Amino acid sequence: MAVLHEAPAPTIDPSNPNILRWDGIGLMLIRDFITAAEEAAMIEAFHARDPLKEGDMKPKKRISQHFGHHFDYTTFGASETHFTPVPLYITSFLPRLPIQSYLPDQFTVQYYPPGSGIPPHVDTHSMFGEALYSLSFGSAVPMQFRMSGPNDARKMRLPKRSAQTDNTESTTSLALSEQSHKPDEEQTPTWELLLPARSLLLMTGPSRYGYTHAIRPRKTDVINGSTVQRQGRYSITMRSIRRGIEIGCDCAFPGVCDARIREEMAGGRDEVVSVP
Ligand SMILES: O=C(O)CCC(=O)C(=O)O
Ligand SMILES: [Fe+2]
Repeated sequence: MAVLHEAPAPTIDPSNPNILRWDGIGLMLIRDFITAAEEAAMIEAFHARDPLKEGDMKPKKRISQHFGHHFDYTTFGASETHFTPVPLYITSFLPRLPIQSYLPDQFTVQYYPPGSGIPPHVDTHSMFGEALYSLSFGSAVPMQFRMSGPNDARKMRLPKRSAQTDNTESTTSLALSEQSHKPDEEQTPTWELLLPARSLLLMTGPSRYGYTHAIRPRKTDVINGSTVQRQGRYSITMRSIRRGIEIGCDCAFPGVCDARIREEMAGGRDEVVSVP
């Protein structure tokens, strides 16, 4: 298991103690972003579409619901024809998002059964705008962050296993190999940030482009020094789809940038083609 380091100390917004910032890496957490009544309505709406079955309390697959523009697997862009209307419980809080200059138009609502998680990954750079949001509800969970390193870059260039657990993961993120959970001297420090229920996480800059994020699958978490049983958790991942000339990325983290990886692969193919 990766050795956990202490999370860097946040700056508390002088105008609102519920806003925590890690400006150096573009990370922000807003506690109590939604009310308990909004949270209850979201949980009800989720299970109106996907009723909880007995097995859904066991640590197995996440359940995902997608809203907004669908991802087109042929163009790797936003589908102009496939769209699932975004429910009111989402549109109603969009005016409260901290970045109003561009708003998300793709929403993935997920239910994590108790004990389940999501492997370390970097959400695709080229197809989604910089601001990446995650709204947590139902229960708190620690999210792990780690600055990507040479190992991650290498793993992202390995051929992908075809057995993806769901389509979302294969297209919206470059999942790292499971190996990245194993001890590795080369790895940069991993630290955890507790995402309380009803909080909004915003990743921009290095935390968006250069860090991997993950939720370890665990039965229990240590929260403020006490061991607590992991509960079912919900989240809404919100992204804005890049279109036309916005597609691409020139971030400072080429090792884990899908745009750079694609360029390298295209370059590699050209070389092979030109060899007689
Ligand atoms: O559940 C979360 O908070 C994060 C999910 C995530 O990282 C993703 O969908 O890419
Ligand atoms: Fe993600």
